[in-house]
Amino acid sequence: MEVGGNQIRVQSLVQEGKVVVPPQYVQPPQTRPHRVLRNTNKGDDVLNPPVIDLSKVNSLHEELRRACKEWGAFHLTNHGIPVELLDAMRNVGSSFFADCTMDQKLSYGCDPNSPASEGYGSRMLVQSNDTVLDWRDYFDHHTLPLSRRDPSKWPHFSENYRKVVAEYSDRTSGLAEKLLGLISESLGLSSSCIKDCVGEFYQNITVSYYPPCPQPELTLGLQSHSDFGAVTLLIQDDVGGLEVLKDGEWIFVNPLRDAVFVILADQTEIITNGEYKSAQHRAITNSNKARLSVATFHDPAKTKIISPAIEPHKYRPVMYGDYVSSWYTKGPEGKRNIDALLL
Ligand SMILES: O=C(O)CCC(=O)C(=O)O
Ligand SMILES: [Fe+2]
Repeated sequence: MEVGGNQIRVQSLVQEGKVVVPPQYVQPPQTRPHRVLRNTNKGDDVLNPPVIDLSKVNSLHEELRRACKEWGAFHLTNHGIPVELLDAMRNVGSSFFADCTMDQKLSYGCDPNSPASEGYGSRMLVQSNDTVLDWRDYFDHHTLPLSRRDPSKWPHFSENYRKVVAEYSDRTSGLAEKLLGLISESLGLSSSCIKDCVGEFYQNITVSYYPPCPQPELTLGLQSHSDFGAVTLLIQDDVGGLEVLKDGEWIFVNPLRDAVFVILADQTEIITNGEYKSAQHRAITNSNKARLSVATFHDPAKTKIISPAIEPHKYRPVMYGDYVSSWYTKGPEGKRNIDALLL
């Protein structure tokens, strides 16, 4: 789907009025979403990811421990980031995709030949030309450390875009650090244990835009994967489409406007020696409404060696940069990259 080095944006396919999904986006039968089975007819038994209230200090460690062991993901409320800032981040992201012309958007096009390059793109998780494409466009921002942050590379079309992204970056990195402290404590480790292993945060903020899809039963907005850094903080709009794999079943993550959805990523699984697992997740599409999510990734430096903080080690040590390169070369396919490090 690469034409002269340019990427096809999914949004332009939709604007052309396609009623049939091009073959490059059609998932093989085994990875297609089975939405009929999702959260239906189960009454009170509907399985939902836990909701953890950060202000409930008494039960926090126990709740975090359970959520991290059983899900690797949870909603977090009373996290200290004002809901106005969450809304502002969703709004500036949405205005870029919904209100800008394609030429304006393409003026921020990312480098299609370099994985995870900053800017507007549409095939972050897929490298080889035979991989099925995701029904998604995105804008990736490099936000931390400050030496990587260059707001002139971010959209300027809405007046407060750059200010909102910078403020959102600062607030989410503070929350991510606090959470890693609590997660360490919940395992009986010293409060700074996981953060010390990760080192200075390399933070990226990715706004994902999933246009309506004429055949949602054949596509995925984002294929099944676990995030490769330490911890991801995700917010979404009220459309919904994020799913988390739990005991072999895909569970729909209900959008909660003022909560942040926390996703443990692979380096936290390695550091906790598999006591806590990274969450396998994906995004599904729908035929009615465009959907927006904002994922904020907190990663180690590429030169950092990551190894378990608990003996006996169940994972081989890995240089983070090598882990990322292999992830991008092979593609995610669920959790096969981290599973390859198991001793
Ligand atoms: O859009 C979503 O809800 C998921 C995004 C995601 O998993 C990612 O960007 O890694
Ligand atoms: Fe993800």
